[in-house]
Amino acid sequence: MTSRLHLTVDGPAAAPVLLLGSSLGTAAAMWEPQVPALAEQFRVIRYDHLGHGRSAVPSGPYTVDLLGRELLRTLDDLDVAWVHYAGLSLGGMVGMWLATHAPERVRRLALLCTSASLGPPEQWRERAATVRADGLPAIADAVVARWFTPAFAAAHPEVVAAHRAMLTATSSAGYAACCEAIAAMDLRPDLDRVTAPTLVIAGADDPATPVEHAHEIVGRIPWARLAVVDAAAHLANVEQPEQVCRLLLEHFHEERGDR
Ligand SMILES: O=C(O)CCC(=O)CC(=O)O
Repeated sequence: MTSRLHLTVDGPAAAPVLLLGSSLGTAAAMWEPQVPALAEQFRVIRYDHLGHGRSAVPSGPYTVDLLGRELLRTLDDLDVAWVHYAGLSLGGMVGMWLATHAPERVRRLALLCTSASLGPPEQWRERAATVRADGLPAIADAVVARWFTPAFAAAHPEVVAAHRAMLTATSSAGYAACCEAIAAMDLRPDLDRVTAPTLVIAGADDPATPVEHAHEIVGRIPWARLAVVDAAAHLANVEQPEQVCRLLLEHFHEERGDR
């Protein structure tokens, strides 16, 4: 079976691949603040998770294992032997899965505003049920309130509106199935299998994946370090674009190579 993931590709064809995974309820556009700078150095491939953006929406429930295997199949289809990988929240969860199940495919890893275990599971199942019954508008205000700090939201209403629109354009079925993937996920026992040097980035004011979750990941991955971004909630790459871009470029520049 060929990949069901939609890809957005930027940057020179011969450059090392940097794969970007987005968060629950967003798509490739989430990474717009970083892509121009990253694509000067890397072949930047953004993928939409199953059930998100322009990817396929197979019937759920999903698991992180399913999302990760779909991504691995995509790399096989592209004939890409290894990648650098950066993922935010759900994108980071899939990144941890990839780096533990196919460590030879991940050269360097960046995990942003994410968690290896994001309970309680009942809350995610309730969220899935609400979205299936009432659609994404029913939860959009509460979700977007966790994405940006109040100060940023007041200063940049157009950015908030654009990301809210991205959320409500997501398939309800796909979003709900990914909630069930998060409900069932516990990546903690596997994290000592990550061999990639790893940068963990947390938003200091992230209520969705608080800084303690980043500490837990750093404590379990053998070669990991933490950077906390001030004045940033869950979508730290949108709220502090230059700082996050600089952190990513520094991390992925530390080891350059050819595919
Ligand atoms: O953003 C994600 O990928 C998962 C966490 C989340 O959905 C944030 C939230 O709304 O609580």
